[in-house]
Amino acid sequence: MLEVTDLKKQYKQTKAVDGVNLFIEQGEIVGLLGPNGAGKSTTISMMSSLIPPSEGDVRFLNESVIKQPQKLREKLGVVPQEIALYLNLTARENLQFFGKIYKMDKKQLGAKIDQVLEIIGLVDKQNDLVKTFSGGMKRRLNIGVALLHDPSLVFMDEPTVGIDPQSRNYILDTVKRLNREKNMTILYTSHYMEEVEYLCDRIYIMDQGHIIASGSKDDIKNILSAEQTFQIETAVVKEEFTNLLKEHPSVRQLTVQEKTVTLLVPKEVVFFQTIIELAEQTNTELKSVQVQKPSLEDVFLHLTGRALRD
Ligand SMILES: Nc1ncnc2c1ncn2[C@@H]1O[C@H](COP(=O)(O)OP(=O)(O)OP(=O)(O)O)[C@@H](O)[C@H]1O
Repeated sequence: MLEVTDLKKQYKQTKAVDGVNLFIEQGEIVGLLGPNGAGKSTTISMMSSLIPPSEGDVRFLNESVIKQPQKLREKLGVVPQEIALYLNLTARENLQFFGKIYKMDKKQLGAKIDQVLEIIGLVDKQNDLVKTFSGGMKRRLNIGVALLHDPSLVFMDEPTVGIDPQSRNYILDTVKRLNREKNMTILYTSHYMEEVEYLCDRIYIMDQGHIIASGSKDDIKNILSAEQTFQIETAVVKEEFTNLLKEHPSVRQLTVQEKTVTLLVPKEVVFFQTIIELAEQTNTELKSVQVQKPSLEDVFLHLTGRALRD
């Protein structure tokens, strides 16, 4: 449906996007995961033909979006990261306003707004001023605006940033529903790996302008299939303890977060006993030691040496 080849964007010294290749098939939910500043929004802006790339191409249904953006624009809905709503209008008035901008037929628009309000769960609040809305309600309305013209492809740029867990779950379920019931194709960007894990069929992981891994969730986690992750919770993390662990030839990676030490160790190594011995040697009080299945966060750490939310 959509294919991106060798896409680049340079802002003076900053290579915001540096050779991105990706594709989206009809009916998929594709995740674009990466920390702040990875280049996700810039990629989406170029894919939506909002900004021109420095190099590369975006093809929608086999036509270049850069030369011929019209076909894509008719079929595409974009949920921007920044909330773009009029606070002094009601929810319904906002949808009416954007419907007019899209030049939608007046009669059709009323029925479409009813449908959209249903999808985003704001029927009861449609006549309230947006300035009285919670962050989550504004985000839902922001999504509603992108759905007005019945797009078959939707780009959502971090649609759950800064909202309460209940609204977040509502949005995640709405995304699933749109995909399942309307066969909507969705590109979903996030820096929350658990969202992408929950929603997406295929995932691209982006960092510093590059795609550093891609594939199904299992494909990506298999990058780490040769390793196991230990999570060691201590009363106090002692430097002597972490130093001995770091020096151990089996330890591939070590991170410390508050009282928890996380280690990557080859799968074949029996490491429990070593952890206990090194803790005893350094008088470190262990609260628990757990072996974990790898998460996307672990893959990111493995590929970049940094946590996703640095
Ligand atoms: N208009 C611009 N002018 C100069 N630099 C820019 C511009 N837009 C983005 N950048 C830079 O390009 C890089 C990628 O930014 P981008 O917003 O695409 O990342 P992101 O992954 O979407 O992160 P976030 O989640 O914080 O939006 C960053 O270093 C950013 O500062």
